[in-house]
Amino acid sequence: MDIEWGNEIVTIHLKNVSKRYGEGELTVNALHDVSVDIPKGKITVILGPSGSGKSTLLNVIGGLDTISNGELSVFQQNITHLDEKKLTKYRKDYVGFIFQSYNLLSMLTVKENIEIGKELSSSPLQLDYVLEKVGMKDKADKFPHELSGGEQQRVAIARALVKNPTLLLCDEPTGALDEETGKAVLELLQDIQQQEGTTVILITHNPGIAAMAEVVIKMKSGKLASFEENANPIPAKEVKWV
Ligand SMILES: Nc1ncnc2c1ncn2[C@@H]1O[C@H](COP(=O)(O)OP(=O)(O)OP(=O)(O)O)[C@@H](O)[C@H]1O
Repeated sequence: MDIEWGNEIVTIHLKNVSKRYGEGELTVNALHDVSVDIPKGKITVILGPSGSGKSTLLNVIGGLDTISNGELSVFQQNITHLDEKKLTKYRKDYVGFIFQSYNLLSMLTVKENIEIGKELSSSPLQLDYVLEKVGMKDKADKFPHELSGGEQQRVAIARALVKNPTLLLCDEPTGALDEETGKAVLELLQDIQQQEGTTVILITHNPGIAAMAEVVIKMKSGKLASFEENANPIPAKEVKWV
């Protein structure tokens, strides 16, 4: 069952989630007793200082890592105790990842890099549709080294998008980009959220980006420091670049 949250349907539900790395004296509490609900079809921004648990939070939601304690459900599935095989299927069916470092394969063209995402999905979108969407149709046969940083990030977004993900997880997607290119990438993510109804979760060090999100989560020392809703998110192009 979906869980009601105000007038929203909650997609991601964390209850008393902890994540520990290491043993004994070397234990790091990357997440400590985090309870939070993230709504469907919106943009949620995660802010917080370095080491506060942002990537860990994103990785456990995306099934790249498992939690140590608590409960985690995504799209009505309790993914807390899934084995590796089921977790892989969950990632395949639902999740697209975008990272700061675009992680494109240098020996493959734009088109071929995007094809990889297609092969990872059970219900992929058309390659041409996605190329058009990210504005890279005329560069489909180029190699990554022939592209600017912003273009490479658009290819990485296309590779995530072609999977037709319900959930798009972005870890510092504009971290390596200048203001103009960074905003263009944010506009693309906002378009995708608005047109496809994709749930977007975005980690950033740039607090200005929070203004384009409906939900802003702040992390501090592995704990949830605050959860704020924003009834009037601004268009990405109006974001104040900090
Ligand atoms: N695989 C791991 N093994 C051990 N410790 C880890 C591992 N991954 C993360 N940590 C630790 O967990 C804590 C939270 O890390 P995390 O990467 O989630 O923070 P973050 O807020 O994303 O940081 P940043 O903004 O620098 O990317 C840090 O102390 C980090 O060193």
